[in-house]
Amino acid sequence: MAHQANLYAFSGVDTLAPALRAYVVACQETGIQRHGVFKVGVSGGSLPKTLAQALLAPAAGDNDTVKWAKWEIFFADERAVPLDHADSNYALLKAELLDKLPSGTPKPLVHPIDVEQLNDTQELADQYEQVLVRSFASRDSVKLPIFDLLLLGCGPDGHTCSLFPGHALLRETSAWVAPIEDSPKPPPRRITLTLPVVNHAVRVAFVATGAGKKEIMREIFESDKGLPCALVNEGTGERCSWFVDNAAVEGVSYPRRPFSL
Ligand SMILES: O=C1O[C@H](COP(=O)(O)O)[C@@H](O)[C@H](O)[C@H]1O
Repeated sequence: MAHQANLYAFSGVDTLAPALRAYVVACQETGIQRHGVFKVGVSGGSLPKTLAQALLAPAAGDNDTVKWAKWEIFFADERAVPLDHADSNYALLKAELLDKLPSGTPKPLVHPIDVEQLNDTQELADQYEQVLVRSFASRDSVKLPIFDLLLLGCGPDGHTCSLFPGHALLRETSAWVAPIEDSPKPPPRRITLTLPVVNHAVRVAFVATGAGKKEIMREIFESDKGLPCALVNEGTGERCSWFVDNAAVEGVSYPRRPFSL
């Protein structure tokens, strides 16, 4: 099973969360050693709640510290709405995680979208790409940004970020961040990291929980339909890890691995 995505299945979110935390902290340490900071991209949807359960728990020891002051947080995708809108991935992360950091915790550097550009999704995407250019050095010198970790969700149709099954955006090879005006899941207007950027990350972790995901998990791991999540599995191989509960992979024959770092 060399060079294939790791599938880690847990009895429930209570057992998944400590493993996810250990994995994120290990990625954090690698990032800090490489360049002094931890550059992480996060999704919206169900991910922030599980992530909060993992990261807001008390540290289990010195090697288990979340070093928030070293974190640079980007959005793997974002909806073209104000930052306090119910559909905003930023608002969701803020409500679930950022606002719950204990007082006195050094703040991570968070990169929301530029809401001045909400009327023009191409400009919104271009501006966000410039945020990446500034953070990851110039586009001229860096072919693709290298995130230390991307924390992604998996939609019930197999989409991830705002990369949807069968959409032309899956063939984007040039842009780092792209607009989408016809998302099949509301709201329709969004921006998203592109597939080459996702597949270029040092590590990618999917989090998928609940029985509502089991049909699509079977298709991602057992069929050849080119679903966006499967394309990330193919593009990242063993750099990709899935943190799921048993309900999400009931009936999926792909082998689970015991979790270890
Ligand atoms: O629309 C979106 O959906 C996906 C999946 O969400 P989930 O609730 O099924 O986990 C999410 O990863 C993405 O960021 C979001 O914009």
